[in-house]
Amino acid sequence: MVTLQKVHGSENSFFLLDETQLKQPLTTSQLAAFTKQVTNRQTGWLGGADGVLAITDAPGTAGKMTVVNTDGSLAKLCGNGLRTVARYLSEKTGQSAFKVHTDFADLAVAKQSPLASGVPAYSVEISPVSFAAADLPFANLGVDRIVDTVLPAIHPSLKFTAVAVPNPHLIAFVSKEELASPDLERIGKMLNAKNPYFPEGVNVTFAEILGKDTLFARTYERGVGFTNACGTGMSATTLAFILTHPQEAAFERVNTVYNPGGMVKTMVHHDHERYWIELIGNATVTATITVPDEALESGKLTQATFQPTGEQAAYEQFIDSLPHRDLADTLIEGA
Ligand SMILES: N[C@@H](CCC[C@H](N)C(=O)O)C(=O)O
Repeated sequence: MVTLQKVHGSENSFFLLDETQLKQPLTTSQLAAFTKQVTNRQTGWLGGADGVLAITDAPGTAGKMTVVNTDGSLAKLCGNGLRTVARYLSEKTGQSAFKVHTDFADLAVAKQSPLASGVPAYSVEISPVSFAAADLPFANLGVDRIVDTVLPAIHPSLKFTAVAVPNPHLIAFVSKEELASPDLERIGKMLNAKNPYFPEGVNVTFAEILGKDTLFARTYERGVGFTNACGTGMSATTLAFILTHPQEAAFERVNTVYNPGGMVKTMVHHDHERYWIELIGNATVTATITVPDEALESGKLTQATFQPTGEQAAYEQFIDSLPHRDLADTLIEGA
């Protein structure tokens, strides 16, 4: 039998599969097929999810994280997911600070004080960061770097910043009205279908500046669609906030980023030529799932059994106490 978890960070939800339990890891196509099946919002497990986080062994680190979007595509990183992987590996290995291997870097993670009673929290490193067109990648926009730039091909007046952390993000600071307008979905769908600008797709975030060091962010994700929160998106947005609004944000200062699924803290570090972002937030396990090993390979996933953990009640109590819930409630996606 294999045991999986249903987890979330700011209600950005995933199934976490520790492949070290299997005789051999799933192939990339088996993992994509498994992900499409279990994350489906109508027919998947427990109301589906925003992706799958697969863990395998990686020498010199506590493990490797692979992120699979609901459409079966692989993501370069997932910030909310990494916090839940950090919690899983911390509980598995007994360590409270260690590194997790990803395809682009070994990332530092650490256990933090709970956000509230029953709401465990972890910090994760988001890096490497690049503004280079080739790293996002983008083309045919008439610029080789996008920082606070109007892109008429995408929107007539919004100013965008594009940054890879290392997954690609396109960010605009907007009004409350614009945050809830159809523009985010229109731009997200356009840039994640076949298009000449972001040929590999891009995560698109609209953020409202609520005050000094404080944002509300909403993301349309590459390979998924709207999610309740995107950890790398909120990290990239904080960096864009500092670069474009230096009177309201700064390096080495804690930011609060509210989102439809809750809240995270971010801090952007700038040492020498390198930016990296610290993302701190909840790592919640809502259920465990048990399934025969062979069902994962054969796709006969109806044989799974589910056991709720009871953690979600504490999380909901925590977010009910947060400010800006009226706005969040209008933007929530299925979790
Ligand atoms: N939700 C994630 C990002 C997941 C990957 C993204 N959809 C992509 O393909 O880049 C996060 O919390 O960072």
